Amino acid sequence: MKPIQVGLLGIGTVGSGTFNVLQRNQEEIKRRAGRGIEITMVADLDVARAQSIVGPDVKVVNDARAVIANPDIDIVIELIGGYGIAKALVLEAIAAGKHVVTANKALLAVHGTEIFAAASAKGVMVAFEAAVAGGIPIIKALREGLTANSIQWIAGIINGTTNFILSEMRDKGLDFDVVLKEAQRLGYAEADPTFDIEGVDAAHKVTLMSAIAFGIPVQFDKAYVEGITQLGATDIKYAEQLGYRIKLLGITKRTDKGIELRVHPSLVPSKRLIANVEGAMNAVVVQGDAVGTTLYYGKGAGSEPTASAVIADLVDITRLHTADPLHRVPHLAFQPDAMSDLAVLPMSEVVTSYYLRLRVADEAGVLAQVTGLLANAGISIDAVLQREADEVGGEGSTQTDLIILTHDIREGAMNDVLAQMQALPSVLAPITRIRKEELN
Ligand SMILES: NC(=O)c1ccc[n+]([C@@H]2O[C@H](COP(=O)([O-])OP(=O)(O)OC[C@H]3O[C@@H](n4cnc5c(N)ncnc54)[C@H](O)[C@@H]3O)[C@@H](O)[C@H]2O)c1
Ligand SMILES: N[C@@H](CCO)C(=O)O
Ligand code: NA
Repeated sequence: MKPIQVGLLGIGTVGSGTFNVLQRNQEEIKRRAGRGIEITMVADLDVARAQSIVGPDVKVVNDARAVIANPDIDIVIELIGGYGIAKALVLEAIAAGKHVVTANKALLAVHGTEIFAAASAKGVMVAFEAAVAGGIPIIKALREGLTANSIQWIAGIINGTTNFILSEMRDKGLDFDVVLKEAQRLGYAEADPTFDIEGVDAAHKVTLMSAIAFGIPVQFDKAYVEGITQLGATDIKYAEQLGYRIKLLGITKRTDKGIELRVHPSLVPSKRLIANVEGAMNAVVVQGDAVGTTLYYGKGAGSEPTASAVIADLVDITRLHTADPLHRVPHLAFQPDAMSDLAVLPMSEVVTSYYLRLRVADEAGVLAQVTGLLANAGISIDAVLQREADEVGGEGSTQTDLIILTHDIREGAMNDVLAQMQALPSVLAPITRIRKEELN
């Protein structure tokens, strides 16, 4: 059988990795897919650079629409990124009856409902393994491997850039900006790195996992998003002393009231495997009612790791494109007419525990005032740590740090208590609040 022909839109970090791995492993991939898979046409704004990557035998153009219009091409890979031209091109490729593979989590988390509906109506597949945790086959695991389960929660380190920054800051005491530049140099960071450091990229990915896990529509606009820019070395250090690491986690959880969908820095017990995921590595923990806890670990970014996922999707499509669309795995794991309308909860309704750090006047009665406010609100305390004033402000200091770990409480109730604490005259600086997840 003739090879299936693939058109590639955008040959940057992930696109070049995809081309190279497909070439290098073509024989083995063919033995798996049942027929060859060839990228025969590429579009990139930088035609000369693209041509130098693919060599003279592959047609390179600067107009992506010429690739979509090519009747010989069955699958279009979108690796341009962003919501703008990428959205138009994906919808045009679907309308032209092409299957689509994309690594673009931003596009799918925001416009997924429209894109998946268009694909279903046209009978084509939109595959996106590379969009979540790069090379880790987490979409495959959630959609297929765990299909027997009622999924209870997912928690993941799903942004390599921020995990790399947190690891380097903790290990080597390097500055935030220096480490971010290195992540950009290594090809981990998004085109706009604020998407990484402000938690937006992780929120795109957890939004997609949430939809697949619970059979709800993709709802990025309902996600709570907090990044790592406010995190200080002090809290990383105190967390360690209490037996925790701070990680940027994407969390989604099924509760009696609805679905939690959130990204924020979290204290995680140091003894958990996921707390020891360092550098740009990703890891996702999934809790299913039948299987229990499962953990998926690997490279979530970079040229060839991400290409690995893109090509896995190409193989799936090559095997399935002649199948009746009803026999394919649904885009969001559940049949489109069997989706759930479970609501995504506002952050104020989320129940979790907390790390609080208060810079307070080093005088009698302060601890009692602070713990009294917590007791009045029914918030029980798990641990308290008070630094010696000398450690905080040098010898003779009149200030000290009070660190409190709480048990579970509704976020709205915690917000009320924090406002009361902040108003105490003995609390001298803005209170630091970091959520804490036991993940058991
Ligand atoms: N880099 C990673 O590790 C990684 C991992 C997972 C997912 N992703 C996602 O993969 C996608 C691509 O990321 P990347 O890192 O390869 O980006 P990149 O910037 O390295 O590559 C994008 C390419 O698209 C080309 N391009 C831009 N506009 C174009 C247009 N209108 N027509 C044709 N080509 C155009 C650019 O010239 C560039 O070569 C993004 O959606 C990103 O979020 C990246
Ligand atoms: N910018 C992303 C790339 C992978 O999606 C990261 O750092 O994880
Ligand atoms: Na993946």
